[in-house]
Amino acid sequence: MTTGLLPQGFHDRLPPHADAAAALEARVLAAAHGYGYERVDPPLAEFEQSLASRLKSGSAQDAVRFVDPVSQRTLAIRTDITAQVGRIAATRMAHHPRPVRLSYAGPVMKLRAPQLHPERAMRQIGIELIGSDAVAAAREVVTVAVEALQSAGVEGLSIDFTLPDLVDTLNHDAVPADKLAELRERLDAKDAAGVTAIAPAFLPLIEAAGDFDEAMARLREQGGDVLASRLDGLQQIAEAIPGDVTMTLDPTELHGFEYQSWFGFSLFASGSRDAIGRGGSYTIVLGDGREEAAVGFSLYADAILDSRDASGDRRRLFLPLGTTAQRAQALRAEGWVAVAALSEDDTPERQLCTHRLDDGQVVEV
Ligand SMILES: N[C@@H](Cc1c[nH]c[nH+]1)C(=O)O
Repeated sequence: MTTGLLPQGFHDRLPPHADAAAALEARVLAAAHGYGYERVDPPLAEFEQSLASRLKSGSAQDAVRFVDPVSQRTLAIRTDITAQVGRIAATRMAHHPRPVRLSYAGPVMKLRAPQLHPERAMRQIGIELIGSDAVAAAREVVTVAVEALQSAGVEGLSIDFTLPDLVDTLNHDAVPADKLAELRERLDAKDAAGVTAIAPAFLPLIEAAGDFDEAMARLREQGGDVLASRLDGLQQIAEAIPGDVTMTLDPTELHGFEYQSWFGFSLFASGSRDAIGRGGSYTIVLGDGREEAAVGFSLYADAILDSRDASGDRRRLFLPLGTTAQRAQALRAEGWVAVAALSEDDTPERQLCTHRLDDGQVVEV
């Protein structure tokens, strides 16, 4: 997909993949719309300050920045639309009764990407429910994610749950503040020796990771009261998920969960190398010392499309020279993509047609 024409991590989407991407987006947004999520469409870039500080524990790390000659302020290209939706909910839609349900789709860009996942220009499609991060809200968001992906034909779905702020919740000052970042890193890397060196009490959390029910049982044994309410919440969320979706729980997974709070999840599809989406609960900073809870998810269209073959989706009917405009119109009204020959030597093959009109009848090529 990458070519010498474009920088590493950037790509063009060509036919039929660009149409497949548009169709995927439409299906996901339509499913979300059915649950009351209405579209917002923020700009590609805005004040860096706003992108970096709107979400608690968020940042505009790896954003492309530049000085705006008009305002003389630093702007950044968004790396994530969630912070922009947070800004809209906190300001222009502050008067709107809660919860507010919003959806979005658009390009995001990063200056740097890990070597294993070099994509730097991607498309996000997602929803945010602002005004609650309660179990009922999280349940709805996960349900919409699953339904939207299934309605878009994504197969072999699995959800990996995580508890992003678990370390802070369980810590109780046992680990000094200057060691916390390292502990998080070691937990995320599943480095048993590293974790033992800092805080052996956290070791069971790494060992618990795996199949959802088994991991829950193990955590319930070890977790104590603090964990109990979170695990109850997770259990209720998991109950909303259809049986054909595989569920796992990795309580120390932090990668990609920069600002998520008590609950997070990654989505995978069969054939996808990377996560196809991510979501969870988080906190919007309102600016006057107040905060607001929210929960949402973002899907990565490119990862979804890379996991499947769009070329089979093409159905095109070749109309030989002399086909009347009325006949062509009638066929299009039936739903055909009908491609007209413009010259005598044009062929169904050249027009990538799967069907042709032969004596007025549709036949397979
Ligand atoms: N925007 C986040 C996922 C998310 C949406 N809402 C909450 N979390 C991401 O792309 O990783």
